[in-house]
Amino acid sequence: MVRAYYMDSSDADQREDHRLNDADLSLDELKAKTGVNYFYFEPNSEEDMAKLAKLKQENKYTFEDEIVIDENMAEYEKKIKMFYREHIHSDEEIRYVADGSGYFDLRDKEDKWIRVAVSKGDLLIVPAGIYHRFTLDTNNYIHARRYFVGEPVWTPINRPCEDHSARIEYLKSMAV
Ligand SMILES: CSCCC(=O)/C(O)=C/O
Ligand SMILES: [Fe+2]
Repeated sequence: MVRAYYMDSSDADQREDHRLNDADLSLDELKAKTGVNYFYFEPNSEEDMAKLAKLKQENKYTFEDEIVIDENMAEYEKKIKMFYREHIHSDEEIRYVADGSGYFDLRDKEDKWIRVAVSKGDLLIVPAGIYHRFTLDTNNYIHARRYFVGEPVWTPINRPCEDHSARIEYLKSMAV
């Protein structure tokens, strides 16, 4: 089950938890501060898998693929660096954790990092235009499904990109 909290500013290994304090953010707080939507679908539950299929249909997720990130991944070091570089996407980033765990870091309205610890069964919908990054945690393994509306576009657009239309629209939607 997901946990979200503010990050410390230590330079220690990105895979550590980097928790600033004991306070967890509620899902409503996470949504208000970032625009991120969260769902949980138990992978071993037929009922939950049917609910996930319904969400995919309703949201028109017509393309899906899978990614496994661990030390055996091709170009592992390069990919780990790429995912952890702060970026946006021109489309929503929709990720369902089929197995393993990791951290999605999201900038709040005040540009502070919120760390979202995801594990098996968590589904995140990260809005287009929000500055974010991803890292494995100390378990060094995640297996995620990536969903897209139409053609997949997963190219990161690195910060700074304030003039990008997705960034402008995101800031408008958050009324910053
Ligand atoms: C766990 S999915 C890999 C990370 C990714 O696709 C991305 O864009 C992170 O921001
Ligand atoms: Fe991303």
